[in-house]
Amino acid sequence: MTGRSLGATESRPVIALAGVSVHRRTTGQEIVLDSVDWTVRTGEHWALLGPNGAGKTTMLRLAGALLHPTAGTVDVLGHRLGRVDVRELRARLGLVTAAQKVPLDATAHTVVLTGVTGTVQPLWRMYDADDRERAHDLLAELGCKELAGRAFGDCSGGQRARVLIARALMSEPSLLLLDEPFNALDLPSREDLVDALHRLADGRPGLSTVTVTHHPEELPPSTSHAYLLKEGRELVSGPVDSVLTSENFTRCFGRPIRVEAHDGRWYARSASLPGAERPGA
Ligand SMILES: Nc1ncnc2c1ncn2[C@@H]1O[C@H](COP(=O)(O)OP(=O)(O)OP(=O)(O)O)[C@@H](O)[C@H]1O
Repeated sequence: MTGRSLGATESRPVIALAGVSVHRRTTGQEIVLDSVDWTVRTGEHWALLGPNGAGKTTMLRLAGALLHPTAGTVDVLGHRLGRVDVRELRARLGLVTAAQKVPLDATAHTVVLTGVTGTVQPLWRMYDADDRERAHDLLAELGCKELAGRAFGDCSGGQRARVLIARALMSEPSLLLLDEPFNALDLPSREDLVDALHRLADGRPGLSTVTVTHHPEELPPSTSHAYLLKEGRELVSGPVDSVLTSENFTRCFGRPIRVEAHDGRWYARSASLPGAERPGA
């Protein structure tokens, strides 16, 4: 794979944003991100949270080498954006977004295979027996090996999310970026995906992940760090339990919110609801 020529960067941070600002392209004036600093290291699993429009997807796009900052520096896998071939860099990242185009008539196994080439359509001559076997293994790892022969278009939302994550893992990335992977999932599908992400983190110590989400309930227990964004600025970031607190969520969302941790998961609700103020409620 061409991306491997970039060389090993394991000892460095996998993402480093320093003084990063992004201005809105339309006017050049409006600030989408304002002097953001952020470091993600090997084996860390980050959650990016904040209100609509806070800049979460923009931060993920910087980390995915899809966007350059207006000011500041962005290093991904030890390579500075602006000084590296971003196509090579992107080939070493796993990125899953709702904007990804996927042929609905392709089987789940074929969709995973296309992760080798990073293409929408399969390039059959580029895949060997090992790739085919790996695609099956990854579907199994994501808990959906029975979907191998099913058309992607016939998979449920939760199944599609897991197939796309398996696809992203085909290039053996050391960094997996997930933009709202839980969007519109029902409760069992959400829990299956939480389980799958937890197992993934557990079984791959060299993998770092960043997940953009609106709901702390969606975070697997493997989440190690969180970053709360508000109006393009860092409100607070760091180890997950120091960030996912009632005080920080109340400040971030501008209304009383109660956050509780149970059995390694996090739950948020309006603190003005009946019973929310009950001790231990
Ligand atoms: N390319 C662009 N051109 C103009 N405005 C943009 C562009 N990208 C993002 N924005 C604006 O920047 C702000 C941050 O957008 P972003 O998608 O990063 O926020 P978000 O926190 O992911 O929001 P949401 O939770 O709604 O998905 C928004 O006001 C958005 O409209």
